[in-house]
Amino acid sequence: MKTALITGISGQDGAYLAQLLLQKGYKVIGLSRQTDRKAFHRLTYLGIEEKVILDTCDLAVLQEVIDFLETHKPDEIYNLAAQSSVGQSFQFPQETFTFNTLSVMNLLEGIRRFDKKIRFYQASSSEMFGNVSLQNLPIKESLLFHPASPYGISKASAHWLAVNYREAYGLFTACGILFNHESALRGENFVIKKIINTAVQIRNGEAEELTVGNLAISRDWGYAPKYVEAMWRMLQKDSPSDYVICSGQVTSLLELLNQVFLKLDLDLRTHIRIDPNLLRSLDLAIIYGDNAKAKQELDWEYEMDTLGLISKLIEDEKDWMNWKKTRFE
Ligand SMILES: C[C@H]1O[C@H](OP(=O)(O)OP(=O)(O)OC[C@H]2O[C@@H](n3cnc4c(=O)[nH]c(N)nc43)[C@H](O)[C@@H]2O)[C@@H](O)[C@@H](O)C1=O
Repeated sequence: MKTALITGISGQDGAYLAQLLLQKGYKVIGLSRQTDRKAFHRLTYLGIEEKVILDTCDLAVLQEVIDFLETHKPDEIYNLAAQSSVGQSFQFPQETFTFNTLSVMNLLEGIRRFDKKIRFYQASSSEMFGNVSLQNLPIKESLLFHPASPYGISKASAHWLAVNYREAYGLFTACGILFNHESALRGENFVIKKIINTAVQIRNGEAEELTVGNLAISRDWGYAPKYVEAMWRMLQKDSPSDYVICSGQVTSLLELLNQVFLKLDLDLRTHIRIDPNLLRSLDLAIIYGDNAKAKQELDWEYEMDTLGLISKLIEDEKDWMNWKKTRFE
């Protein structure tokens, strides 16, 4: 039985990845900064809270990381822990940069000192590319990084740390460069989750208004449970590499918003308000990726189109909201 360590297990990707690895017969150790059981409600929702072993460790302290590795002896580490909000990274640049880089440094250094055979997955991000000129779209793995946020800069630094430990010490490190990926388990401050959750509430007569920021952006949106499968596939290869994980499709936020309201039979104009506080100091106008390398080398499939994604997200959100009501109210 293989042992996998997931950092950031309380988040969207951590929960779906834990579910996948348990299905594959792994022993799953979850590491989180959170100690309150309520923080693990995503695991409870998926019915796996009792099946994973939860433990705490301060990733900012190297000795704690080494002790943690000695205790649990993982075969694979999936590093998903991060300050993951781009918007908040403008408000908290030091915290974002320090945690998102130091935690990766300590995990890599911990592996190098304790057991170089441990395989390491790093959650890299499309935010590392920043604002891309139209001739560089769709984005491939080889495109130069030019991040446009403290978050993007922290992820680019962490990415290069993982590559450096691969090249300098022969560690098995693989980086998944994930574009926006959504689900009902997404944090409530991310835009798609917020739109769908609020729209369903408006439909149920439980909310009146949806506030949003910059609608003049276009992104490559995908379905999170499919993306975590690519993470696992990266660590099963004979040799490590980095992969863009995306849908390959591009949709503007305004179009997506219109489709959600249309599907729920709601009039967008009577419920929407633009809040200038939600605008960022710098935003990405349009980015989308090319997933050919992942499809070819990882045998990874992604078939969902944006309309299919929206329908699935609405359906999942209703289920999630019902579950939360029965549990917490
Ligand atoms: C790949 C990348 O994906 C995610 O980062 P993100 O793209 O910043 O995601 P988001 O949902 O916060 O924003 C998407 C876009 O939507 C615009 N937008 C408009 N109105 C609102 C609004 O009301 N809230 C938010 N949050 N955004 C809004 C906002 O300005 C931005 O242009 C993370 O997983 C990150 O960890 C990651 O790696």
